[in-house]
Amino acid sequence: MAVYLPCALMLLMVTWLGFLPRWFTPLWLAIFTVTNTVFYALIKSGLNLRLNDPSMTMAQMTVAIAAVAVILYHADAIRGGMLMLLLVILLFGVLRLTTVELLAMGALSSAAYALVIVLLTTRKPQQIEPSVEWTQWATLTATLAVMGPLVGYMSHVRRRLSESLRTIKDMAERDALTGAFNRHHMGEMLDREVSRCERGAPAFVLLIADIDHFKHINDSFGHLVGDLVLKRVAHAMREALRKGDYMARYGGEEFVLLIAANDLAESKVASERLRVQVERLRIPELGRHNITISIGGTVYRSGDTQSTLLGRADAALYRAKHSGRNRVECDTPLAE
Ligand SMILES: Nc1nc2c(ncn2[C@@H]2O[C@H](COP(=O)(O)OP(=O)(O)OP(=O)(O)O)[C@@H](O)[C@H]2O)c(=O)[nH]1
Repeated sequence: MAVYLPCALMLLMVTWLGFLPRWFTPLWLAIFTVTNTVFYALIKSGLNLRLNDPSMTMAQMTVAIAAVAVILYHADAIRGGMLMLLLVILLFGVLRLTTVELLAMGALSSAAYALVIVLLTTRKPQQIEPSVEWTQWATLTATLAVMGPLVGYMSHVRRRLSESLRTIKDMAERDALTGAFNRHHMGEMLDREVSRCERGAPAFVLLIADIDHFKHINDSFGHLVGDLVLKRVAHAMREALRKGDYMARYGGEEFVLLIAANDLAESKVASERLRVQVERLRIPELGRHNITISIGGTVYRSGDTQSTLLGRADAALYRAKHSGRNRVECDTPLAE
């Protein structure tokens, strides 16, 4: 909108001043609006995600170049000024395109203007001065050829910056070994969930899962194998979680999970699925040794804070460890 509105106003003014035929601008604006609505509908419906380039940048630029070529054909006395629109289109490439793609778009703009000149020379020879038009064409082509690599470089820097930002965000939020969210992120997430519940959102279940006898694994197989076990356990638990559930590495071999469930009975299925998924893990480096986890769980109650929730889940985990490990315990008896 921020782009189309100034262009639409400019076209209306140019038409009002008599440089474009009266019938032209309303028709042009209507066709351009319909075409852009098609792009908008594709994005809204998600159909664009099936395309090689979901942003459809090149397709949108191609349509815009064609639309400007139509203006150029009708613009007669002010054709030279209208050429600037082709430079504006090229600038849009900074959002996605590589230098090669930008040069291709520049070449397309140049070819479109050349076609307009050829058409005008054959159809309206009295209204154009070919030497002036071809001089303008050469200037446009040279400008596009210089701008292409410059815009391409800006696009490249922009891409690198967003990649770096993503990496920095990941490093700040994720545990480097397991890829799970880190303790700091968990604290923020838990505060957010508690606030949501205070505002009346459905309760959630908090689980602490702790690998059994992990010290023994480190001592028997070495820390590198211990690290591998942590990674495999985290991966197995992530696989067992549903969309919307959350997992963070709480400490050494402890993970906190937030499960979307209203009561402990409901979350028992999820907790058991986690426990069994880890029990089934086969890690060649451990030989016949099996990995198990113990889980302590609690459900949000009105007035809870981060520490009351973690405290109750920890107490339940303690009971799970002391009742033989490889089991799920919750802070209130579960309805069987
Ligand atoms: N390899 C590896 N070991 C870790 C890491 N973080 C913590 N540990 C080890 O995890 C072990 C935890 O041992 P404990 O707290 O005694 O617990 P445990 O042996 O699992 O016993 P239970 O929890 O009672 O079943 C310690 O030996 C830590 O050194 C890590 O990132 N990598």
